[in-house]
Amino acid sequence: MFCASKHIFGRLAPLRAASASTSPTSTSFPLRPSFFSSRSLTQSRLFASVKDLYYYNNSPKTAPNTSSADNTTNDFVKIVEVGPRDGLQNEKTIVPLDTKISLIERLSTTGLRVIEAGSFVAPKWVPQMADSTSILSHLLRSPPLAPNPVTYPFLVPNLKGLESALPSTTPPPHPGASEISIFASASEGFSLKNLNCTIATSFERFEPVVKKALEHGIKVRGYVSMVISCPYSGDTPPEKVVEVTKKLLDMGCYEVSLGDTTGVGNPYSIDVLMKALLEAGIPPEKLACHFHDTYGQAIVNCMVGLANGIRVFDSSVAGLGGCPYAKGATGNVATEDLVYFMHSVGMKTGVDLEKVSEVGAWISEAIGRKNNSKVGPALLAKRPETPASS
Ligand SMILES: CC(C)(COP(=O)([O-])OP(=O)([O-])OC[C@H]1O[C@@H](n2cnc3c(N)ncnc32)[C@H](O)[C@@H]1OP(=O)([O-])[O-])[C@@H](O)C(=O)NCCC(=O)NCCSC(=O)C[C@@](C)(O)CC(=O)[O-]
Repeated sequence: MFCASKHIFGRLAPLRAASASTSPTSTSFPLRPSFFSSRSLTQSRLFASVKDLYYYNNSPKTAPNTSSADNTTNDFVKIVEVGPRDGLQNEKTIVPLDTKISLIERLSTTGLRVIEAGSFVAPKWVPQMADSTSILSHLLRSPPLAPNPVTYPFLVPNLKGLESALPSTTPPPHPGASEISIFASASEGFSLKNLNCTIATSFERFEPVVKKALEHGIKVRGYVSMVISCPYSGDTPPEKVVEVTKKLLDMGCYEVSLGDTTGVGNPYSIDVLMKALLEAGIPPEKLACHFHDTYGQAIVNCMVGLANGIRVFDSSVAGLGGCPYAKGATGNVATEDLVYFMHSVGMKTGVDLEKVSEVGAWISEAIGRKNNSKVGPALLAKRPETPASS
């Protein structure tokens, strides 16, 4: 397994130089032809880490990969399923509330521990998320059946959004969300498009949100968008990502998810970013990877995150999604592909790959979308056909 990947990466070195001018990423974040030659130390460190993990995780001492896997060990990867929020927010046709709830309920049976369920943002900007209050009250009234405890976070941009997450006595009454996420940007251009304000103003708005949420016992996760490059502001300096990430952590976020919103990251740029964050003293336990798969690089970028000690990865079932404010950006790495990859390098996720593949097939059909997972359809196609019932 490891030898195979080393072989593939070895072959990439000459190819990268040749493809730099034609790669879709080259316009916004040029590939460095010298990466695999002059930075061979980084390359071998990366392989050493993945190889160590693989052999460590496959040694006889490790537990079988079941949904009850211990999520505190170094070989456990927590997957944050963002399909019902990031996956659906950009759908032009409003997805019926019943379909959204059914998606969350089906995902809950797969062993996932975190399922982002919606966002309390302005409906005039993101109409698809307008029914998030109904989703929250439904989840609290009728918790989905799940083999393990599941958290259902909601995105919140301001105090008005937080009101919807707090306990409510007015219809629909509910005892409040247990977790929210605030979302900042590392690029001014995207902050203005997405939040209609500068990065500095967004932090002024987040401050009271986090304070109030924590007072109510609601955990807060942070996002940083455009961590590699931005269609409005160009390449993002890693120092800016470090600065924004630190602010979110200092404010009280328990974890910060790094969004390669347009999927332009490559193993080089992601590795440089990871090193900048770690060298700035941010522990890997405080970080998560949120990689979009626009150019098909999300899995290899997740491998770079893994090798840098990250153990939390966001993904979207069937690779659903895209951001309404990032033109051309497609969905997150597909959950099915991420689970398959993680299991193949000996990591544990607690997620039942077959079940999550079924959910991917179901939601793609339900909303009339191509299933963007490679693994899901391949796995389901191998199943023996069930005889037609008489
Ligand atoms: C941030 C705002 C609200 C500012 O929006 P604004 O227009 O500047 O705010 P405003 O305070 O002037 O309010 C305008 C209207 O929105 C209402 N409003 C205001 N706030 C809320 C709220 N919370 N909930 C419901 N309604 C709200 C408010 O009441 C008012 O209503 P009106 O008087 O016109 O009828 C707006 O720009 C917005 O909602 N933007 C949507 C951002 C969004 O959802 N983006 C997608 C998610 S981020 C993402 O996908 C990236 C991520 C996280 O996945 C990571 C990655 O991949 O990089």
